[in-house]
Amino acid sequence: MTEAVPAAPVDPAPSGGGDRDRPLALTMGDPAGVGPELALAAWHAARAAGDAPFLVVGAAQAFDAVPGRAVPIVAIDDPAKAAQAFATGLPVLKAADLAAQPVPGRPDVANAPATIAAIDRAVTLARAGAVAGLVTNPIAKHVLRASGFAHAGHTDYLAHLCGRPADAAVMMLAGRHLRTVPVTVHLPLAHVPAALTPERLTHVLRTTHRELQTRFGIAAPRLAVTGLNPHAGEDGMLGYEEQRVIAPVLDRLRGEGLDLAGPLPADTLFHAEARAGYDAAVAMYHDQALIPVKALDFFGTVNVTLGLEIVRTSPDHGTAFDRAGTNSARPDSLIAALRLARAMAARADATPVAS
Ligand SMILES: NC(=O)c1ccc[n+]([C@@H]2O[C@H](COP(=O)([O-])OP(=O)(O)OC[C@H]3O[C@@H](n4cnc5c(N)ncnc54)[C@H](O)[C@@H]3O)[C@@H](O)[C@H]2O)c1
Ligand SMILES: N[C@H](C(=O)O)[C@H](O)COP(=O)(O)O
Repeated sequence: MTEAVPAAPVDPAPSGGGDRDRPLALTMGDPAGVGPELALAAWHAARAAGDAPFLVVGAAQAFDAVPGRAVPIVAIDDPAKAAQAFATGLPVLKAADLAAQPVPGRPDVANAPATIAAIDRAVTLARAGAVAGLVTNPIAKHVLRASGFAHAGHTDYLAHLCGRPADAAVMMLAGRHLRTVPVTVHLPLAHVPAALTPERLTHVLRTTHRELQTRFGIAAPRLAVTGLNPHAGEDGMLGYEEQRVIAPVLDRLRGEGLDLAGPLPADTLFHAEARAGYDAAVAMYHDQALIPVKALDFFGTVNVTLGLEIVRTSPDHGTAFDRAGTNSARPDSLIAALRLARAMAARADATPVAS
């Protein structure tokens, strides 16, 4: 298959630069997923490219089951020791021990508390300014849910840990050819129309506009906004959310100076020529936003959390249990996530605030 032509290259600022003194914190993720083997691959890549160091927050046991592991795991007790440790191996700062030995591809609910503890610790470090930002390895939402975890995913959990309402955080998927932002995220499709409120849409649009400026360095962001229904409602023939919710919000925010196009039919918004006309597409539900960006660039896309004081990125893929333990998963998206987090942290506005 031919790779899509980049209509408007949206590569983030180059990696490195600024703030190399503080490492990034990479959470362990689900220890039965591809996170541990990808962390080791990312260590090799960072060493080869001269990228700034990172440390893993989690349990060293997560690496026991990675086949053919040649990289030493270096236990550290302070993020300040990560840079020196990175020269000889992968630094790991313990959050909590695993309750069960990890088996690649077979997630164990018993290890959910350690997976969550890694996120908790990394956020504490980021909020205190001890690390430059946070990169999260994938978690399996249903595994955490089975342990009693009440949150839908990292995005809303990070808001909670930052003392903000769950919906303060906004998800962006940033690929090399496209950035998209879903207004509603992890909820059944049948619940989307009710969740699509003027307040939610307003928050997502304002946050996206502001953080394209502050975190991505785009002075005058152009946003394209989809409709919810086929053909953006076709003048009410195929649905009313465009007329009742989306268009009035866009009109109001245009009055605040936001550059907004829409509501636009989603099916014609993602080809190369259309993408040249905007910096991010704001879409109404999860798959409307995530399918185009992952289809165009599954291995280069990064999940970014907007709306919080900390920098957080993540690969765009999940735990890939079907490949865990085979070393066949590509580390590209994790490497891109580390580089984008570094670039975002280097921007003055992204400086973490003390908790
Ligand atoms: N950031 C996150 O924590 C995050 C993101 C997405 C999904 N998830 C979770 O992951 C679990 C599995 O989700 P899924 O199966 O829908 O998506 P997935 O991304 O884990 O896997 C989808 C397909 O892509 C392949 N794939 C994934 N990553 C790859 C890589 N790096 N290299 C090569 N191939 C790769 C897998 O082998 C699989 O065939 C779910 O529980 C979901 O909640 C977590
Ligand atoms: N919908 C996201 C994706 O597919 O990339 C994902 O599930 C991650 O969600 P959190 O970042 O909230 O864990």
